[in-house]
Amino acid sequence: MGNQELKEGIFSEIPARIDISDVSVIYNNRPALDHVSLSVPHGLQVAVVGPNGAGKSTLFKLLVGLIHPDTGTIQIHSQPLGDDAYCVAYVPQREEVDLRFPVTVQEVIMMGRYRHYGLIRKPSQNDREIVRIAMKRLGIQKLANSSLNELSGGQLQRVFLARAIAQEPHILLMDEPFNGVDLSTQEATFELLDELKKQQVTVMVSTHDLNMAATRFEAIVLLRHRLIAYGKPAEVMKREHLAAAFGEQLFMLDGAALVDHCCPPDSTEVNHL
Ligand SMILES: Nc1ncnc2c1ncn2[C@@H]1O[C@H](COP(=O)(O)OP(=O)(O)OP(=O)(O)O)[C@@H](O)[C@H]1O
Repeated sequence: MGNQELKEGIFSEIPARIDISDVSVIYNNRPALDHVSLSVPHGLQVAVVGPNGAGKSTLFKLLVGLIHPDTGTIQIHSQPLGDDAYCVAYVPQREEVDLRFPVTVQEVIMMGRYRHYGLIRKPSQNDREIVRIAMKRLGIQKLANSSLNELSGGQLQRVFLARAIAQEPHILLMDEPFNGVDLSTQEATFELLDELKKQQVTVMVSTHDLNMAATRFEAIVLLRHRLIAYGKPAEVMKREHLAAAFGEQLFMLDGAALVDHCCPPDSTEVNHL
């Protein structure tokens, strides 16, 4: 694949909402991301897959403005990533959330409205209504006044999803949302993704579950510091791509996922949208 082809997958006909060009992030002289170029079009739901330490969280932190690239540029809606980063909502890995802050569920979800506050910089009736609807949508109304540190993993996940939808984002990034949560939270997450699809919200979700990535998402980004492959699942889940991403770990992956979704190395099958 040429660089441009790799960057756009087969999605070049659709205008890009996220445009990453030649982006590197270096920690202690080692690249977490190595000259990655990637265009994600409006409304696409993408799984981001790669081994531990491949740079998936780093990619999300860049897109939400928490860290800055050492090389390259990022554009959202054809504008450099800047103050308008509020149109990007981020659901972090639960391990990264500091639960010591004495905040209630309702207060955390209201943080999603912060950038929408009017001139008086206080939540309006409309903000309160949006927070109420987000809690109802995720089935956590009864937890409104609970502290974060009283919640289970699944409940915490729902709180951060509710905060993200209260933000009314154009782009939603979710870091490992399916890790260690109960089945009903997984289902609630997928129902939310279906709704967001109708609203043309662009979604990127990191996961270790190759089977889920291949069956539930429209496209896959395969990362190992550099971009290994990007496109529809059938194109990406080829043995040579997986071997480049996972190396020896490939043999430890879920066999079913590989048998079901891995095309032979010489496969020319390409499914267009
Ligand atoms: N703040 C930091 N300081 C130093 N190194 C870091 C920092 N954050 C990430 N790294 C390193 O950058 C690389 C990419 O990390 P990142 O968390 O983005 O990977 P990941 O694909 O999300 O991993 P996982 O699947 O295990 O969550 C790893 O080698 C990690 O150790």
